[in-house]
Amino acid sequence: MVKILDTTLRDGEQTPGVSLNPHEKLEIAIKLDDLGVDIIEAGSAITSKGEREGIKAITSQGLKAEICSFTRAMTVDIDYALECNVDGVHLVVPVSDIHIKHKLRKTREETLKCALDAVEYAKDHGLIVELSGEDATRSDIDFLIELFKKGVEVGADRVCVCDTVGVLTPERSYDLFKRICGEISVPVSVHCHNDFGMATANTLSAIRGGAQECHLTINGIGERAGNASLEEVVMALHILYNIKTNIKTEKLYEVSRVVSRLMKIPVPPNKAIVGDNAFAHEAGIHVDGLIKNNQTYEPIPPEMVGNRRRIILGKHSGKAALKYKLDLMGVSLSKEEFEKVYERIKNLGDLGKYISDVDLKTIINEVRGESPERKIQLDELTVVSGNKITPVASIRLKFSGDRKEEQLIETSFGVGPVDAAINAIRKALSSVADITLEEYHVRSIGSGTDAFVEVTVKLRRGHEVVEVKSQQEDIIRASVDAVMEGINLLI
Ligand SMILES: CC(=O)SCCNC(=O)CCNC(=O)[C@H](O)C(C)(C)COP(=O)(O)OP(=O)(O)OC[C@H]1O[C@@H](n2cnc3c(N)ncnc32)[C@H](O)[C@@H]1OP(=O)(O)O
Ligand SMILES: CC(=O)C(=O)O
Repeated sequence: MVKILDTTLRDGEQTPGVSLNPHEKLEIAIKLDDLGVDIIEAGSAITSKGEREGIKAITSQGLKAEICSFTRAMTVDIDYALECNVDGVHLVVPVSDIHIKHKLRKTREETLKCALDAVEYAKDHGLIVELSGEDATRSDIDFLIELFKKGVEVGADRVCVCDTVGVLTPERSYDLFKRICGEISVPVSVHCHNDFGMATANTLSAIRGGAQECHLTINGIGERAGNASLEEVVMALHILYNIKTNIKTEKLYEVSRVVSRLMKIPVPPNKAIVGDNAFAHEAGIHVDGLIKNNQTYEPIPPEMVGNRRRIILGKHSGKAALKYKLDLMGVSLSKEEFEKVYERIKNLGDLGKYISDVDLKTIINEVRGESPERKIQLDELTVVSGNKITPVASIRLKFSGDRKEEQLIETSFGVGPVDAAINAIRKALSSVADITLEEYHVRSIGSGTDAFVEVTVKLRRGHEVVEVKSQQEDIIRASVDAVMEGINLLI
């Protein structure tokens, strides 16, 4: 069993430009606890008043996980951590000569004394202490081991080797941890950064070398290129190494999305385990294999990590994929229609287009000569903006078909006229469908104030995503038309 210290709320939040408010910190901490992490590094209490409010909110929640704060080897940091009622501290001491000489401007002896005084102080105040060597992988290993041994003598409960600038290799990681774990009597943990893209591999090698705990972040976020990613390390441990953790793996996708939303850091589509492409397949040969047996191209069942399989149609699709999608949609086509739809998919694919399920419905309608039904239409739009008024929009939406007597009228403010108009549509539709606007991009086509603008929106309803473009001279109309088009495709 390997323990997980999750540092999404500390090292993860150190991602440049990211700052969580106390409510957001708490929301993530509750998700992490539910996920099953053993220790939550909730932040650095010294950082700010808001940070302390967030940590206090977490410690007052009665979570199962141990809650700790990052501290330097300084009593002032430990006092702030105590004020937040944490269970323990992640007490970090620079150990490489580069850091000791240039950053601390101390000697090794002075640094050692600082570290031991701080450990004693934290222990005297009843805290669990994890003593970390910062930049340990560029340090003199004999000095690192001396500091750890003396730290344990004065009460450190665990020690941690930090690969602060991500320079370990899997081979060095294994050897280093084999040696340290052989000499230290308390659990040793590993904290890896991803500067060379090897944080996951180095963490796994450290565990093979004897590390009993690892520091990880959701989605691998963190300083510079990030930290070792929790979902990658955990799944590799469970599936490839047969080593257990307390993580409930089926919750990984959901937690990944909560962190992404609150930290405003998109998850790259190709991110292992939790990316939207992690279980997506377009190539015809792959899809044919998958339909025959999922194991042909999936090393992990997607439901095991809360993700899902996506069969994508595009340039590389074969007929087995199209038949599979049509069966799922309950659509039956004549042989001739099938060939036409397949040809359209290949042609659109050649133009670089990704064909979503809603695009497929549109193609089928076109091939059959049926006009697509627009279920909701914009009837009226009024937007007011100026230098002495908060931008405000009112809209009237009308339904078609059996609901044609119904209409939705809504008003909303926004930071600008486009925002106000989109907010009004969102408000109006909140009772109809749970649709979120994931991306909004605007581009000018030509120059001058009368140039066309192209608005691209990405909308999501559950797992279904549509991307729609609209071009007009009027940016508000272009934005509203794109959103309305997307909504009609999704409902
Ligand atoms: C590898 C890591 O991720 S380390 C964690 C990084 N996290 C953070 O920095 C948390 C957010 N930081 C902050 O809010 C601020 O930096 C604070 C409040 C901690 C300190 O702010 P300031 O007092 O203005 O100091 P500043 O940030 O400019 O410099 C850091 C000081 O801490 C010292 N220091 C750095 N690490 C340590 C350590 N582990 N133990 C003791 N002292 C340390 C530096 O030598 C420097 O001291 P100096 O001012 O005497 O030269
Ligand atoms: C402590 C820490 O975050 C590091 O050394 O990377």
